Amino acid sequence: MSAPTADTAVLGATSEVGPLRTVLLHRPGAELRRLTPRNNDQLLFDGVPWVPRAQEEHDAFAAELTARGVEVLYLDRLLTEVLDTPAARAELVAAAVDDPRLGATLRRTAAAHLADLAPADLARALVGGVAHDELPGARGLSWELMDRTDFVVRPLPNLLFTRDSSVWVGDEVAVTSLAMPARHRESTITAAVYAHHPRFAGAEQLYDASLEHLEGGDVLLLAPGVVAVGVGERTTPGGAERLARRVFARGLAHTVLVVPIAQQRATMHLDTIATMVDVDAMVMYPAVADSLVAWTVTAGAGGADRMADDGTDLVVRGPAPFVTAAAAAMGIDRLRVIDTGLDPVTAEREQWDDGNNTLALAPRMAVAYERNTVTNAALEAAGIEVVRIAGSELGSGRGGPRCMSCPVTRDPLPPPQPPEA
Ligand SMILES: NC(=[NH2+])NCCC[C@H](N)C(=O)O
Repeated sequence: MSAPTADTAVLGATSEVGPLRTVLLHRPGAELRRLTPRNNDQLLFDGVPWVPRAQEEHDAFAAELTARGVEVLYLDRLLTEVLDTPAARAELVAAAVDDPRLGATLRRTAAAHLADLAPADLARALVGGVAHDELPGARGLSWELMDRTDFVVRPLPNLLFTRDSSVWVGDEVAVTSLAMPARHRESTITAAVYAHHPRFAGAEQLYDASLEHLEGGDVLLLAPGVVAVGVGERTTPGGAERLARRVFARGLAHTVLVVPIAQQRATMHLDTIATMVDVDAMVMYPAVADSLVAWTVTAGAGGADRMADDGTDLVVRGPAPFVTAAAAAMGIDRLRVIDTGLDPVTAEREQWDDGNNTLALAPRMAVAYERNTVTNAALEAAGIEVVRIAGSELGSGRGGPRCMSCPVTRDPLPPPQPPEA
């Protein structure tokens, strides 16, 4: 069988490490220019990035992917293309002004302004936001009383982290329900793109933004049929439970491992502490490697077809050490945790800078930030090819190569080889 071409490739992924064919990225743009020392905390950035350099870094990241045969889709282009569709325009304009800060007059004026824009300009406004002084026309009391530095439509600087606003599980896509107010509107964009763009025609949606909080950074496809879901600052236990029922009902997985993580910024998602770099290996923040646990969730005796969103047919076992529970679910003897051998201070610094947040391009090949020199050396010593990218500016949003990418198509993994005699 010949390798699928981009146009004929099936959509979806069943692992974290199957050869990457198509990936969704967002090149950062005007929305990053909106960040100031006054608003960066609320907008979930730890600094004020130098935008042209961030774009250079992002272009270099994309170039490493295309050089290895990965098709890069850009979210803002897909967005512009769907804005030709009246239904998509209407949904996105309505979502942009659906904000309790806006009075009725301002909401009406803002909606009329957006509705008049050509697709590319509308896409820019939806992503980059509309500042107080950028809105023409009658604007009403809430506009008059609004801080001059505030936004009528808030910008979406975290759209850069395409991992979080949607995630493919098998051949279905979960549009996620983002926990932080600064990110809520991102999933209106991914929902519209998946629903209306011809590239995704026929793709089933597994999840939607109205449901319990669930972010893609917490969802790891450990192996075909095995999904790990981190529960902490972003994804709630309810979100993990809902996803479990849905993947079982649709035959997309047989086991969901629910993994509690510390509710704090440094570990906002499961992928900030551990990512897959081979079919049976993860790079993991040493400080949690021994303490991480998992609850193993499977479908009850009633079988998957009896599963409904409100059904009770889940079997929950645990907690057990994460590596043990993961190996059992994956059907392997041992999940290898690459020992980064770091002293605690270096480990903490490199975890903060997304050293554990790698994007696998294939088994034993992963993209990583170059700055995490000690973690990267440990990966190489363990036989992982490291594709290094710069991230001094990109990293100020606290996200690494995995956060900045949403795999749309990965090749399936070959079935496991029987052990050598
Ligand atoms: N999958 C991830 N780790 N994403 C990182 C997202 C970073 C983003 N600034 C946030 O706080 O939400």
